[in-house]
Amino acid sequence: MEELQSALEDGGLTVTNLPEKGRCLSTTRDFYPGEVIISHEPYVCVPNNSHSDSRCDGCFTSNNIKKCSGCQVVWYCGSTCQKLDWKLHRLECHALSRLDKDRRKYVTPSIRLIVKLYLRRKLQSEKVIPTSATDKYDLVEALVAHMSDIDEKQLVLYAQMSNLVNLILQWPEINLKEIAENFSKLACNAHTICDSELRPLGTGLYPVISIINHSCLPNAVLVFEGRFAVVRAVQHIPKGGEVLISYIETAGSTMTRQKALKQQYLFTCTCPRCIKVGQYEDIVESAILEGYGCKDDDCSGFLLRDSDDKGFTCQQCGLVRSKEEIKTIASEIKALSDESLNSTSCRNQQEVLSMYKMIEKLQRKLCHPFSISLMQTREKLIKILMEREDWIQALACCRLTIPVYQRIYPGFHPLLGLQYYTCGKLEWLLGDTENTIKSLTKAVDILRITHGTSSLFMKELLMKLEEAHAEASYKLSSIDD
Ligand SMILES: C[S@@+](CC[C@H](N)C(=O)[O-])C[C@H]1O[C@@H](n2cnc3c(N)ncnc32)[C@H](O)[C@@H]1O
Repeated sequence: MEELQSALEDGGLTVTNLPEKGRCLSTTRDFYPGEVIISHEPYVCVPNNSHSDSRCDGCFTSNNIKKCSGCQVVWYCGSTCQKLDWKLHRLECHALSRLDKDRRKYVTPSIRLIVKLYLRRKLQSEKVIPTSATDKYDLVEALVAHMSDIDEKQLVLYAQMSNLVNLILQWPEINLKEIAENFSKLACNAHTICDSELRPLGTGLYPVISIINHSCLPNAVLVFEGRFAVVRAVQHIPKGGEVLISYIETAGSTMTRQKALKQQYLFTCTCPRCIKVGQYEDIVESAILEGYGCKDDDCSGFLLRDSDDKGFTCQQCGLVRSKEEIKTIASEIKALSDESLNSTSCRNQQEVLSMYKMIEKLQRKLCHPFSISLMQTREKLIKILMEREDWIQALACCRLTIPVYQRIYPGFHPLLGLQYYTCGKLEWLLGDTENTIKSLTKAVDILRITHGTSSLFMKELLMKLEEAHAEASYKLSSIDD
């Protein structure tokens, strides 16, 4: 702990303890929006490989990858990534190769993460790979596991997974209970590694970054440059303040967020948003985000349940919607959503598009214009429309999501920045230079804070904005001529 404290000291950070939260990462100086608070390589990480999607174990690319000829489980994009990983993979490869082919199918990313954790500990203890104050197994030991709060079903699952780890490693002295505990530690401490556009690529354990607690109104954001984790301030964090990131999707009512946090991280959040639970302001917010809209298309009121429980009344115009009407539309949406989930792989794109358009139409009828489910359907529509190169409809849909994003992701939130970026790209494709500049400028204003400016992704965004400015000047000079 002392070693860690002195390693953090120079970076203006310290670890403190709070009875209700456990360890906290706090600042010993001011941090300002966009400033890097802390960055780390993972102690261990794995790509989220599946039958349909495989990535290189080193850099997580899916381009030109080949399966390791030894274990036939792990993929690499070339000799550079393979060599960098070799000291550890040599042991993993040997262990995986002993498994029969049928069992190798059960080697999920979580199983590999635990196997790699033990192999890394072994290599560090044998001094085959170096150890530093911020990169040692002691930090993994210090992570919370919440074993006493886990339900029986989950414990059985962890026990089964531990048996498989045992079968892979075949270490006589291994402790099955400790493996199960490590699975539990992964569940509440590991981070999903995403690309710059926040698409999930893999999972990593970053024991120092895992000291950072959660808030639904965070002052910092965690992004990844490849597998390198970077935490940046998104608000001014004064000296002595606690660094807080969000563990979950913050779009959602307090009840939804609390449920997600309790389920995976086993705590009840008391952040400034969560303490409002049950207050009128919070009830209104949840009615808007997850409730119903007014029957009158021209009214943007939100609905609250009547005291006699027969229907819902618009709080703006007083119109009542019956429970039956709501139930009928909601079940139509559910039937269509189930169908779309079950059939995306066997239906053609046109059919899937029509299905999502129907869902969107019904949700417009049922939900508040700021509804999260309506926004999520529009997200799916944008993706399909972009795949079909229908830029006009994709842009129309994207513009409809912007006010919702602004509301649910206030301040410097990467998702709002990325949505402006999508809008800007579509406007550029449609030759609308003026709006491209407006959207890309908004994207840059947010993303330079959350992502910094040095990544390839940001360089490309800045270049696009420059290109749009050049195009606008050219157009202007042509008019002058
Ligand atoms: C990734 S760890 C964070 C570091 C942790 N406090 C520790 O002592 O190691 C996640 C765990 O921290 C605790 N935690 C995180 N944020 C919290 C919060 N806002 N309120 C209470 N507990 C929190 C919960 O026990 C959660 O499962």
